[in-house]
Amino acid sequence: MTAALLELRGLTGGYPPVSVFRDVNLTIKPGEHVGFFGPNGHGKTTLLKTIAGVLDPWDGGIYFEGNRLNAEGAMQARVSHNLNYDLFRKRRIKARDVVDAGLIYVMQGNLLFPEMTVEEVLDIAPRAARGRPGVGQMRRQIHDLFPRLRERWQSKVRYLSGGERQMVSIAVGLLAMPRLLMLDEPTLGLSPKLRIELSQAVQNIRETGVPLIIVDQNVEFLTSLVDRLILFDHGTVTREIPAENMPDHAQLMEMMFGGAH
Ligand SMILES: Nc1ncnc2c1ncn2[C@@H]1O[C@H](COP(=O)(O)OP(=O)(O)OP(=O)(O)O)[C@@H](O)[C@H]1O
Repeated sequence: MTAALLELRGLTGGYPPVSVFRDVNLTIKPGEHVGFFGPNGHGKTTLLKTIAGVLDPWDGGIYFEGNRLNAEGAMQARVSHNLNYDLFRKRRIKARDVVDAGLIYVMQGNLLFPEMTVEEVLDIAPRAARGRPGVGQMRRQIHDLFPRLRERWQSKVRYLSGGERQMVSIAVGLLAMPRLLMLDEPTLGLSPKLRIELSQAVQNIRETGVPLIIVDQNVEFLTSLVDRLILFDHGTVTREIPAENMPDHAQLMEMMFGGAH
């Protein structure tokens, strides 16, 4: 049996005191590309942020390449709503440990410094990898993975289109030398033309063998890039669909919402 790349066991989390996802069990195998699809606001981003160590998990385990990333046991209940509990509570997972393990999360939206050029952003990005092997080669590969960025190399981020910024964000994630790359809504706000271009770039990344988790609302984009689709609804995994049964948009809407769409 192949060891899991990522395994979630009974993972529960949210924004205290509101739980957003509950008892999530999921295994991702090495080399797998997995997509998450579900209605807005049902907890996909919160789940990814928790796996990435941005948010503390409440209960359950996150295992990456066999190592547990979060502390054992359940989070203690909040003592008082009047306290800033985060000041006193020991973190149950550290984002730095997650990045060091090679689990890299590219957040939703544009978090890049607007006054830096593409070249400057991609020059400082490899520092996150802290000397991990292959980073020099990856830096050179960025040109081939994102041909469009070649033309924008000396442009400041503030002058880039949404799709180009998304490509820079993903390139930054790649320069952290991921052993698993998580992309959160990469097509958000993109025109159909840019979506196709981004899809090609992600396809190029896929071919380099980097395992992917992609959360996206665009069914065509998602299903063309993943080996398995996970439907996520009301904070739980409701269904897992293998590549050979990949649904189109209408079929997926039917599965998720029945006739009510
Ligand atoms: N910082 C926050 N503090 C409190 N609640 C939050 C915070 N961020 C999100 N939420 C709530 O958590 C729930 C899940 O949101 P989340 O962003 O994880 O959903 P999602 O499935 O990723 O949706 P979308 O596709 O719109 O990003 C929502 O009800 C949202 O309002």
